[in-house]
Amino acid sequence: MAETLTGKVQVFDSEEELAVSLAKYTADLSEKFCKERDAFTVVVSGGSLIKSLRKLVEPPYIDSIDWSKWHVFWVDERVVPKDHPDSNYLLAYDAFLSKIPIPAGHVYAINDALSAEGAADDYETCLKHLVKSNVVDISKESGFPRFDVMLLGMGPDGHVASLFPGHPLVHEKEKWVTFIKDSPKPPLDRITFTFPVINSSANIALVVAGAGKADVVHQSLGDSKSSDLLPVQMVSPEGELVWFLDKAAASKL
Ligand SMILES: O=C(O)[C@H](O)[C@@H](O)[C@H](O)[C@H](O)COP(=O)(O)O
Repeated sequence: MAETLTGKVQVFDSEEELAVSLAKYTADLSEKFCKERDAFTVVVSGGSLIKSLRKLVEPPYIDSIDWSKWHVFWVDERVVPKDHPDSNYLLAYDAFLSKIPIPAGHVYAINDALSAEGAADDYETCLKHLVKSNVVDISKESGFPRFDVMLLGMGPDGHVASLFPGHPLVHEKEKWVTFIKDSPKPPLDRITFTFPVINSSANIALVVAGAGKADVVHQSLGDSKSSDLLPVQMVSPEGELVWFLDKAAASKL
């Protein structure tokens, strides 16, 4: 494992091996935080990340993890009904949440009856309640919520969450959750955590697989540094950052 300024970088021979390691990483953190805080706050993205979590819902982890202590959040969500094929909730429900004994009240989907702006405000209010009740930790350094782990994918343009290159939202400094109505990746309307929240995390895994991401992985981690930072290069948590790459995504490093 290489350790750089941009975190630990792990490269796996295949996406299958990446998925095995990602399951162990998540299960180990679950054990640690359940012991320390009696809760484990997990933030997921949409996209291919969800498929890469498949080993968590297989033995041994399906039986060994204390799912009753899990609290699941979305780093970004498309503003569509929860049963719409574009919904990140539906993606995670079908592949993951429907297979684990997590209390329904610990799954924090957006309110899909609201506009993008309303849904972002509503999600932020929900997070504020959870901070008050100590389910979600708060960062003493930043004053923003500090999630135990964020499991994030990255787009081929270097976006993370719904924070896209060149979009003003990447510079949001006050809000916890905000909205976008002109997302370059469809659908247009989304809500997203902001960088202050992302970067207050105790742990972040950036999970990137496939040759289609090799150029942007090279741009993010390789020697060539352009002056305009990609959103993925702005991921810099208070805690630990670990990259999970397969060989194809790392092929240009
Ligand atoms: O709702 C979304 O679109 C996602 O949360 C988004 O941030 C995703 O993680 C990246 O676009 C990577 O997606 P892929 O892994 O499918 O390329």
